[in-house]
Amino acid sequence: MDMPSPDAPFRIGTRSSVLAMAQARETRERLMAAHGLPEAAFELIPISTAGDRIQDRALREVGGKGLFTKEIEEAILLGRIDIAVHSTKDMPNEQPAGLVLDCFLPREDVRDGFVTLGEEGGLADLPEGAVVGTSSLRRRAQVIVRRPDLRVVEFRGNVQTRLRKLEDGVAAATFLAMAGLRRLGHPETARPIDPGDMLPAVAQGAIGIERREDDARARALLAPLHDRATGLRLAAERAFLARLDGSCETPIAGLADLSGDRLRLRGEILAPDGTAHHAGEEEGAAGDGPEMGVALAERLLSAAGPGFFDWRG
Ligand SMILES: NCc1[nH]cc(CCC(=O)O)c1CC(=O)O
Repeated sequence: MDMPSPDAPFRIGTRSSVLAMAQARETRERLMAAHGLPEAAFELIPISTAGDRIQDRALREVGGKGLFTKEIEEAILLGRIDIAVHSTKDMPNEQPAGLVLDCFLPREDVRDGFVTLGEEGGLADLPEGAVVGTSSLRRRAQVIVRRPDLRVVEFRGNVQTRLRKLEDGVAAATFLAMAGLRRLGHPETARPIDPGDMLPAVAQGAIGIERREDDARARALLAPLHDRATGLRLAAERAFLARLDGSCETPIAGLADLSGDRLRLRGEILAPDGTAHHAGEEEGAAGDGPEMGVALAERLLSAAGPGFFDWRG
């Protein structure tokens, strides 16, 4: 194999946000360690996506998940970058022809975090009628299920922007993924929420690396980075999401845990206005994640009945 070198570095594509860059640096460090190569053998290539440029509207109004990936996937297909580092939870369920997403780094904290400038430890402590900010349909619906009296407002932007909105009194509390805060070095910003209280998004906390299917060198370089346990958990979660045809319009939560060779998959689907929700779980062998994901999705779909997803745009 042609090893990357400072003269011909292996090109790692990433979004340019602070969190995305941190994830790309983590990937580079793992590649350096796995192959005994210097930092200069890898080049980080930030790519601005439509999703990064559109700051003024709710993302789902302009096109959903693919907005953060289209330019990056084009760059891989054109050979301008060798691999792309992603937050797997922001990825569409299927990759474009010619690309594969099959390398997952060891998963970070999967939990959501509760963020407030006050003393409240969680949702239950907020006063009647308080305002909560979030741009996530899932978190919005989960909040209303638990606290129908709260008002939820749209909250976009990076961590700093969201904290400023709390300071400005736009909302009393918000949520951030613990994984992002840990990777940025600020886990104390939020109080972790038990997944039993608020089930996270499918693939939350998991960095996924995409490459060209026929790129044998990228496949070989990435092979030692893949975390088997994370892969098994995501196989269950992503099969669950795929069977539900999860789009950005559908509030869906899902989390698989691996204990020895047993996999436990929990899932939840919600009405966007929090007026209905259905949750369940499946248990099985570690390798049966895809079947478990489909089985759980079908069970929740039949519990919800026809029409549950009819608000989908
Ligand atoms: N949708 C935005 C997004 N995509 C990935 C993360 C955090 C890192 C992760 O969950 O892997 C976040 C921020 C958040 O949800 O608070």
